[in-house]
Amino acid sequence: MIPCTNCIYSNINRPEYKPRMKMFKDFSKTHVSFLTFILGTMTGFLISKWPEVGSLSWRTDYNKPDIAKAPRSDVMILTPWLAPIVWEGTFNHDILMEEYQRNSYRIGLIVPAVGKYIKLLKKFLESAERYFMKGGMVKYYVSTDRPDEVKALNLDIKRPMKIIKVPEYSDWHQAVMGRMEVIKNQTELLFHKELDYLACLDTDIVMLNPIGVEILGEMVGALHPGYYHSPRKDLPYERRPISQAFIPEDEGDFYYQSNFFLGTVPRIYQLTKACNENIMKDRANGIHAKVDEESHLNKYFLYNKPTKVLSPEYIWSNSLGSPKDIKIKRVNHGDKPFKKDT
Ligand SMILES: CC(=O)N[C@H]1[C@@H](OP(=O)(O)OP(=O)(O)OC[C@H]2O[C@@H](n3ccc(=O)[nH]c3=O)[C@H](O)[C@@H]2O)O[C@H](CO)[C@H](O)[C@@H]1O
Ligand SMILES: [Mn+2]
Repeated sequence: MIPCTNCIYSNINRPEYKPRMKMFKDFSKTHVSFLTFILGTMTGFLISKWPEVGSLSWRTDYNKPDIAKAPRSDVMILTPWLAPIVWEGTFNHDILMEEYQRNSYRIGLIVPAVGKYIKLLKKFLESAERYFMKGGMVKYYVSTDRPDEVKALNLDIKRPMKIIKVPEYSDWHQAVMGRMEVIKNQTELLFHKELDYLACLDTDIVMLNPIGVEILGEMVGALHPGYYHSPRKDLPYERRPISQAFIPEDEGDFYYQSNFFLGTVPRIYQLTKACNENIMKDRANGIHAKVDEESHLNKYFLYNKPTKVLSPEYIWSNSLGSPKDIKIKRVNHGDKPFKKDT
């Protein structure tokens, strides 16, 4: 073969270059893939350990907030006592998540499943597994009179769950009122050791969309979807002065629903202790508040204002249709395959 003197690649056929070429050939096959693997792993590790880099993608997409432009103009997003009202379109989940991850908060989700309500538990927990606090440290607590039935549900959940044994209640009213006492007792016994935040929800909730760290706050209540546009006179507060849940005619900010409230463990302890004491006083006086524990919760929130308020998106019921201001239905609440015995 006549070597091409002008061609710089012609040397590669010369014998003295062969070993180097072989080495390069071997290098390209095994070492390159090994190096790629190492580099990939190191990059992944750096991204996970260095939030500034990990969050670059959302940071570059993130538009500076405009002080002259409210995120929503169709709904109130701040209470008169300056607590945010959480609606779709008012928050940036990534910013909030960064704050959450810095502090590694532990979040408990407690749900009562007494009697036939156990039938709702599988759907509730499996939807929570999918949508509640994705990426968060969550532990479930189920208060039930029938632990064995709960264990037999074959739940498809990976997060830890603790069963709290409660007594069988005489009727629906005692069961819904009883939750305040159960939460108060467990907060003293358990939650103060295990958790930073505790969320208390109904079992007849099925989550349909993400419910994330935007809901976290010192003490958080949710606007009842049936009354968020109602004038004060139509709100079903307890108006009889004889009850501990009494609210005078000319008072009341919002009407909160008792199927979704949360807060830090000490604040939830104070709330459930106060509500339970008032329920007991009413009971001693032969009074049952108009809307059970919900009346007591509303009384508590009137004089101990929530530090954050959830829009009705978080407790929506499909039966209420699709009004314009509900941009996302995060849950469907209230569907039961049985009749409520009230
Ligand atoms: C849509 C609607 O009208 N909602 C009202 C209704 O809620 P709900 O109809 O949503 O009440 P509910 O039947 O879901 O009961 C509340 C929760 O208590 C638990 N539970 C109740 C009974 C029982 O035997 N076992 C058991 O585990 C269970 O977690 C249940 O989800 O009544 C509440 C009284 O607190 C409030 O007035 C709500 O605003
Ligand atoms: Mn309910």
